[in-house]
Amino acid sequence: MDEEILLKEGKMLPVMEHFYTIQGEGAHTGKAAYFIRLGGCDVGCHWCDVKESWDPKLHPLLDAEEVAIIAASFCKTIVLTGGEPLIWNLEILTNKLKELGCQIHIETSGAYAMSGILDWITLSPKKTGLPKPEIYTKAHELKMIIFNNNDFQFAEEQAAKTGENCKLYLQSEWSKREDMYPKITDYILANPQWNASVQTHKYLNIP
Ligand SMILES: C[S@@+](CC[C@H](N)C(=O)[O-])C[C@H]1O[C@@H](n2cnc3c(N)ncnc32)[C@H](O)[C@@H]1O
Ligand SMILES: Nc1nc2[nH]cc(C(=O)O)c2c(=O)[nH]1
Ligand code: SF4
Ligand SMILES: [Mg+2]
Repeated sequence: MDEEILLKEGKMLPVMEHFYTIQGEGAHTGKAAYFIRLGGCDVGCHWCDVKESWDPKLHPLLDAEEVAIIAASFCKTIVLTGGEPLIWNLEILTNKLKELGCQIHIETSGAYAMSGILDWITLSPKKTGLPKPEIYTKAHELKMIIFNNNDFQFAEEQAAKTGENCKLYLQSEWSKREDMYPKITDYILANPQWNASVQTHKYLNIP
C-alpha cells in the first residue's frame, strides 16, 4: 500500500521521537509518562520549542501498533504530542494503547479534527490556528502560553469557550519566564480560577 493510504488510515505515523520521562507541565506535572512526539505542524508559533518537528517528511514513518507496544512496555500513561498530533489519524495507535491498558493524554493546539480515544485532553490554543469548535468542551485542561501582556486577554477569551470542569493554566513562554511569571502570579492571585503551569522538565534537565 502506498504511504498516503497508510497515513490516512493511521497504520503508519511520522514519529519524531518517543521517550520515557516525567510530565513537566499542567495538571499531571510530576507523573511518569511515555511521550510519543509526532512530526508535522503548520500552526507556526514563532516561539515554538520544538520547531524541528514541523516538517513531517523529516521523521520516519513507524508502524502505529509497534510504537504502542513499545510505549506500553514502559508505562501505562502515554502522552501524545508533536508537532500537532491531531493532524494524523490516531485511531489505530490509540486503539492499541487502550488494548494494552493505557491512559492516553494528548497535547494539542486543537487546530485539527479530533481522532482516536483520548482520556486527557490538554488544549493549548494559538491565535495563528484557532481550535476547532468541538474540542473546547472536551478539553480537561486549557494551557495558555503567555508571551506578552495581550495574551491574558486571549486566555480569557479561550477559557470562556471551555466546559465548567476544565482546569485553567497559564504558562509563560520559556524565554519570557523572568518577565512573565511575576505577571502571571499577580494575575492568578486576582483571578484564582487560573493556575500556574511551569515547564518543570526544563529545570530538571530531562526530556
Ligand atoms: C510543542 S507543543 C506540541 C503540541 C501542540 N502542537 C500544542 O501546541 O499544544 C507542547 C506544549 O508546549 C507548549 N510550548 C511550546 N513552545 C513553548 C515555549 N517556548 N514556552 C512554553 N511553552 C511552549 C505548547 O503551547 C504546548 O502546550
Ligand atoms: N517532560 C516533558 N513534559 C512535557 N509536557 C508537554 C510536553 C510537550 O512537548 O508536549 C513535554 C515535554 O516535551 N517534556
Ligand atoms: S502548535 Fe504546538 S508544535 Fe505547532 S508551532 Fe505551536 S507550539 Fe509548536
Ligand atoms: Mg515540550
